[in-house]
Amino acid sequence: MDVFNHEAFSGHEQVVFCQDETTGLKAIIAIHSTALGPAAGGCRMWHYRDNSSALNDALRLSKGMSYKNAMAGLSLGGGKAVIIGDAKTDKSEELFRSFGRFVNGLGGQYITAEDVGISVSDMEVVSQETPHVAGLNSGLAASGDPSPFTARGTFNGIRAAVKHQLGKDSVAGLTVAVQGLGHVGWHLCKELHAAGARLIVADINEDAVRHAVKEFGAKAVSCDEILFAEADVVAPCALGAVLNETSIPKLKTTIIAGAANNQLEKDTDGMLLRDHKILYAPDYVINAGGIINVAAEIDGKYDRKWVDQKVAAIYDVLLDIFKRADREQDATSTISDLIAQEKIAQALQADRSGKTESSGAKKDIVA
Ligand SMILES: NC(=O)c1ccc[n+]([C@@H]2O[C@H](COP(=O)([O-])OP(=O)(O)OC[C@H]3O[C@@H](n4cnc5c(N)ncnc54)[C@H](O)[C@@H]3O)[C@@H](O)[C@H]2O)c1
Repeated sequence: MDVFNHEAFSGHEQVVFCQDETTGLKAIIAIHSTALGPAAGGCRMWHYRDNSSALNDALRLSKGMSYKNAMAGLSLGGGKAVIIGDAKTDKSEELFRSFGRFVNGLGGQYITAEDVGISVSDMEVVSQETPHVAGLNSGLAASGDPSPFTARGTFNGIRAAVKHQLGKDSVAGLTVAVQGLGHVGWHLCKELHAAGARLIVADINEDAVRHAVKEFGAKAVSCDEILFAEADVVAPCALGAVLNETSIPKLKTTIIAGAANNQLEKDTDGMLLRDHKILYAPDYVINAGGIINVAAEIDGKYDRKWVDQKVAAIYDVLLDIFKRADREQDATSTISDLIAQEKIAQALQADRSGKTESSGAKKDIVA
């Protein structure tokens, strides 16, 4: 495994390989960038095929966090941790305490939280060893479940896409197809229904579908049909890689705007969407509501008003991306990457030329 020549290593500041033979901990902490502030991103526990897959996941996800945090206007960099192991059988208090000591050893350069396979209670254990943890249920600034904030941001993003693509100020009377009625999808349906949108829904969980039909008058379709529904907007809120060479030509909508992470199977799928005249709201921009809420917790003085303003700003950030993509005839996903890279590069330059008091400025997370 050649880390320095690994294609996903590009731009990373630091990668920490953590091993504790006593507790069985094997983890990788990838810090992509601290230019904008301490690297924040969740910790995932997964039974990886091999160590190389674990490294690849950590590197890809940490870069994604840098871009997401930059676009949300947070004073946070990007990082991610992966614990190699089976979340069903390999968890122990000692293992998470050991992970907490590694996080603590980074002196606040990396702030961890829950991700796939990790629960709030696991993070409560980690927090016994380090203060550099977010997403807790208790404590002075605990921010609780981020999903309603992710859903609100996604709703704002849908409004921006509707404004840009259809010239409408409201979703009232429009049809939105929501794929996945989990934590985010459900709250999103609630917002859309309250705003007068008609809903088409699908989920592998039949109870959730029945509930949405009853609660929101939604039309239920099969999981195979939802992406290709006749709808003004399709909102993927379940799986990644749903947009690819096979699915894109079959889409009947002109707007894709949903919360799922990593919706594009390949980077080139962004341009394929543009070629098909489909407006795509880049996933890490539209789904930033949750990290915005977590950022308020990291700051140590949870301020709901600040959170609401930042989540509302997702509307304007997306409109700017859509307009620049049209001007430059490029994919919205590419434009978003470019803006994030510009923000990170500017912060790095300011840091190097001594324009920021690095440690002090980085502590002011919600500046
Ligand atoms: N929770 C957050 O705050 C947050 C923040 C940013 C991004 N996201 C992303 O948003 C997406 C949804 O997150 P969540 O927290 O709601 O997850 P969740 O697990 O609560 O919900 C996912 C839902 O998708 C359904 N599903 C799975 N496969 C499906 C399929 N083939 N067709 C239709 N439905 C299917 C599941 O049954 C479940 O109800 C994920 O991609 C997640 O990474 C979530």
